Amino acid sequence: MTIQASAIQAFIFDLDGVITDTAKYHYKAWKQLADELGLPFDHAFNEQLKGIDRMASLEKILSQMEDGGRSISIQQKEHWAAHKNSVYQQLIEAVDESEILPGIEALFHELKEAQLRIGLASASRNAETLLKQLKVEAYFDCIVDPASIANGKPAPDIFLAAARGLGVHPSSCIGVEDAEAGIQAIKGAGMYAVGVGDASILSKADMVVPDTSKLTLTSIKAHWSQVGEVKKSAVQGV
Ligand SMILES: O=P(O)(O)OC[C@H]1O[C@@H](O)[C@H](O)[C@@H](O)[C@@H]1O
Ligand SMILES: [Mg+2]
Repeated sequence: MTIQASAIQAFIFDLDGVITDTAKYHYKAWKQLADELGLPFDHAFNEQLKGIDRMASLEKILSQMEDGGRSISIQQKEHWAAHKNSVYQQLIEAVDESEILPGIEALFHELKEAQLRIGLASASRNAETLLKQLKVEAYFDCIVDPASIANGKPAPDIFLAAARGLGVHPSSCIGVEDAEAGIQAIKGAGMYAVGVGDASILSKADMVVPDTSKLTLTSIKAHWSQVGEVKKSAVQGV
């Protein structure tokens, strides 16, 4: 019996830190809020917030308070989350196509030429605005609205919704992420996970590239078919 890796039919991308380096603006905006609240915040702490939605990120920051943030009312939390978002929106106001990360637009072209579908699975409620500012919105066949998703990353829901929106089985999708929570979400959805960044942080990915300039359809296809070969030999006992 042989297992044939089904063909790749779609790519589903995260936005922040994959298509554009807005991860640095999220960091700055959270850092400003944490400083105002007198709570510690550094790059290592920020790593845990990547891929995580706005309110869950705030909860993690507030969990450093003496009472774990339990005394803070919902209204207060909403006020702080909105404050962080307005700082973030000022920081991204001037983002334009010059801030698309290296290799990303070339990859989009390659995918379109190969007639593969493209989806977006970003936790950010600012994602669509950014795609417009970057002038890449037209490449996308499906953009999942994160407000419609019950469970954020690391749950697989947003990647599964993107696959449904694209009409493609998850096993034929490649997910691309820069966050540990995002890689967990892709794997939980039963997709092939490509990590962008530090291989020790993204150790659960099927393949990791150090930066987006190394993301090409040819190299991803080569890794993907190796996984198919491994599955075949596991079944055949060779
Ligand atoms: O606050 P927004 O724009 O809705 O973004 C939510 C989250 O979106 C993710 O893409 C980012 O990695 C997180 O850092 C961010 O908190
Ligand atoms: Mg990201």
